[in-house]
Amino acid sequence: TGSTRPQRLLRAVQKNATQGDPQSVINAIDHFCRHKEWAMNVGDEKGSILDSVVSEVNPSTALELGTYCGYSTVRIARLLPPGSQLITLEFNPAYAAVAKQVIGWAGLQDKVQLVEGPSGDLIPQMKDLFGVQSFDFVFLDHWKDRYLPDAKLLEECSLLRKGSVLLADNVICPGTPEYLEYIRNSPRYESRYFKSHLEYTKVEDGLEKSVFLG
Ligand SMILES: O=C(NC/C=C/[C@H]1O[C@@H](n2ccc(=O)cc2)[C@H](O)[C@@H]1O)c1cc([N+](=O)[O-])cc(O)c1O
Ligand SMILES: [Mg+2]
Repeated sequence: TGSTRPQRLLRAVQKNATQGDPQSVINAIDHFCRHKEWAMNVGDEKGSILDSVVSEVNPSTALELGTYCGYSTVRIARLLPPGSQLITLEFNPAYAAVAKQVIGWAGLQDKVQLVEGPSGDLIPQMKDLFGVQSFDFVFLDHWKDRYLPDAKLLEECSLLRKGSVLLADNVICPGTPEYLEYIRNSPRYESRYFKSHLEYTKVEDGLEKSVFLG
């Protein structure tokens, strides 16, 4: 029984990145995925867009749906102001185990709460589990057919406030048509598409940024 791709990605981080240096962790993963094995991280090109939106929002409370190996978790957490928290939801225990170590290697464990389980069950528990009133920023990068139900669930649980920003990965590839249709036509959101490319490829993809209007 050999290693898994996430385990090989983690080994590349431990070999090539400096502990406590988030940028070196990001660079190590991007190098591994570009030159060794592709993996479904948001990547460097879309990652720069993610960085600019996170910096603009400067969130006190942030939520990530879909941790995977923790690449975007590190990208987001490294930009958070002191005292702020990123909660990241991961369904697969093996992925969560790798992500925990990647986040730890970057030295960002104090800013991140990694929670294992399905988003549909966990989102309604955010207030009770973490005393969250609302999220300033949400990054959607999990199962593409969960983007829409989870956006609606965030609304229903009053976890969004006027000005909360949703940023969705992969709205072109693999695509999230139902989510796009809803969010672009809802009077409760102001949306904008950031054209880019699927991580580590020349295929078109992009991020949809949607501001909740309350
Ligand atoms: O399929 C994609 N992403 C699905 C991600 C799913 C992740 O979200 C977690 N989760 C966490 C909580 C849940 O409730 C459910 C799943 C899963 O355990 C997994 O870690 C994808 C695919 C491509 N692609 O090119 O094919 C490119 C991308 O950038 C992608 O994001
Ligand atoms: Mg993605």
